[in-house]
Amino acid sequence: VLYDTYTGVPLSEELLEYYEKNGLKETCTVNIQPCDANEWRRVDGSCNNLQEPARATFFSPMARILDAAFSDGYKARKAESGQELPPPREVRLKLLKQTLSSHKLLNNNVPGFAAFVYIDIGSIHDNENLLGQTTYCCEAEHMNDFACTPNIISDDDPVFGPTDIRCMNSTRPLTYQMYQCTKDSVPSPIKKATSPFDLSQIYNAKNEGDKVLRTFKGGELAVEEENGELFPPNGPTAVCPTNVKPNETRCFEHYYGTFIPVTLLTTWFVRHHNFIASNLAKLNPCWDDETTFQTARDINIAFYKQVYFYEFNTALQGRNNLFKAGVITKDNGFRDDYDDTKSPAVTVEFSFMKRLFHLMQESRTMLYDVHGNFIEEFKTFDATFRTGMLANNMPSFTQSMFRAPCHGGDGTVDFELANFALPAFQRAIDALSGDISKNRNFGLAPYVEYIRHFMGYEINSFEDLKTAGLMTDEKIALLKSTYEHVKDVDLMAGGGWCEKNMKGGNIPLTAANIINDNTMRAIQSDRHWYERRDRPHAFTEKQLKEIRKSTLAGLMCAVGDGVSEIPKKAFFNISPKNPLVSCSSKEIKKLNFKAWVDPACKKQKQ
Ligand code: HEM
Repeated sequence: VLYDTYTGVPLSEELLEYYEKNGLKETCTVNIQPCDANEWRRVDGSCNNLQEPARATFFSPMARILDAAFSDGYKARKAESGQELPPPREVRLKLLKQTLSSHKLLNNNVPGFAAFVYIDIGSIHDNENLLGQTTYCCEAEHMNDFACTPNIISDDDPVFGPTDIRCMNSTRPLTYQMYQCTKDSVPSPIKKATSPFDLSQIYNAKNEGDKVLRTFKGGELAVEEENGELFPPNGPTAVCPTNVKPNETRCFEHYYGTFIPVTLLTTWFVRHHNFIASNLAKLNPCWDDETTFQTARDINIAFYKQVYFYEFNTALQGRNNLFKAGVITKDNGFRDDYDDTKSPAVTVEFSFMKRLFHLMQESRTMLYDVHGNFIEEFKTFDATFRTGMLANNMPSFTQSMFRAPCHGGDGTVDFELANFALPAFQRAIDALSGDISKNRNFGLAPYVEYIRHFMGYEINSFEDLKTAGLMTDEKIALLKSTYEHVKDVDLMAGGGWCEKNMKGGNIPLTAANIINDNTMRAIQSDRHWYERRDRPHAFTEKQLKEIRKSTLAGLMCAVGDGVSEIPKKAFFNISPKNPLVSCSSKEIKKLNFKAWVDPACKKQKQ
């Protein structure tokens, strides 16, 4: 049945005719085979909700927590006074100091894992547009194009003032309206990914389905060996524009290899699938390829979710806060909050808030050998879209993830990221000015409205912010010197950059609220949620107990390159409380696949 991707309902003949006439059928529709209530999770996200099978698919739209706020024909909203809001670069310069800084608690796995999770539920189409297609927004004749939202640099800019650079490329977010997939008036940003947390960056990254990824033997994904290590295969359509030939040849055909952690984690989760599949196949020789593949995929997804929801989020918000918010369970047993009336859509705010991790991104990658001896400092941004270089140096980049702290945690931003983020593509890019620009061009409501929505405080003045106790006097003063009115403050500026970290956690409360809101939506709307007892092919109690052992340290020990020791809490810096431990020690929990032994195979053998 053909469905309209935007509304998620079966296509009317009239709409089909319109799409066909305008060559939009391929973009704006999705063809879904009839659902079977007992089948495995589909890779394209379809049939998750049996009543609305197209609701979670690749290219299905996002939801909004709060109504959109735009001005003048859906352009960036204006200040309360009716004037333009302060320019993004000015906001960034005033609110975030650009400096070198090392996080006291967290390491590079934190921003890295965040970026990996982002490409499961979001896409980098706006980045691709900024770097590959709409590259001209700083040219005088294009500055006012609708597609362009250039970030203007003032003459007194501390970095670029003395140079001839007066503009940074910035583009308007791509929307379903631009693709003509809807006539709704409020711009709706596109998303090229499935909505649930389902490792779609591993099993359906470019919406080509699993067929192109599988070997159809032993339930395994295709891999290639290079220098004794296994990688996702190369292919003719793979794009790695910064690979330096002839030595850097690795470039993933069916997966994203954007920058260091995404390339590493993609490689590890592909290998991890095969690690699981080969263990299952050994234990259950009577299983066919399909059963082994689907079971391995289900375990791999559950492993990833356990790490993300229980370990990563705990590192950011603290266990008690997560219990209180109801997003993790206390007893480690099953839970079933599925409600088929809930929408599986990811929120625009959640997807946007992932940019908060720009504050933790380091421009210096500290490379170590597998014994932990420091080798050299590498410029992080020289590795972007350069899978080949990384593939030649996996062990040292792997060590850099857990041996070196990430940036910040102190209200600063890495100097390079805030000025020269993509040196191979543009002379000047401030990723954080881009964040403020997108904040407005996604039409996100003012910061104070999110405070009202989540905490119930009415903020009408900067003094009210003080009463709410969300930020220091110094930050309130900074906001006051940047914005005319407290209602002008952008969500990222207030809720991401200026709020204090939440009590017991390492990120601001507003950011945590937005993340938890999305987590609850994900738990309630995903029929295949791994903690459900009552889902197709659900885990047994014994199996769920094994899944609870999943940790990032366990993943890196199992399939990381040259990892023989690691801190048990692999998102935290090495310290006396979090020392390096051997991968073979009991501290690093391993899944016991015997929980998946199928008695039918034994019977058949007998
Ligand atoms: C090598 C390190 C990184 C560089 C150079 C970089 C740079 C950028 C730039 C230039 C943009 C576009 C800003 C704009 O909209 O104008 C962007 C977008 C984004 N970044 Fe980063 N970033 C890095 C790391 C991260 C990390 C660790 C995360 C963690 C989640 C992240 C999340 C995002 C997201 C979600 C977007 C929006 C994607 C899109 O709309 O296409 N980035 N980044």
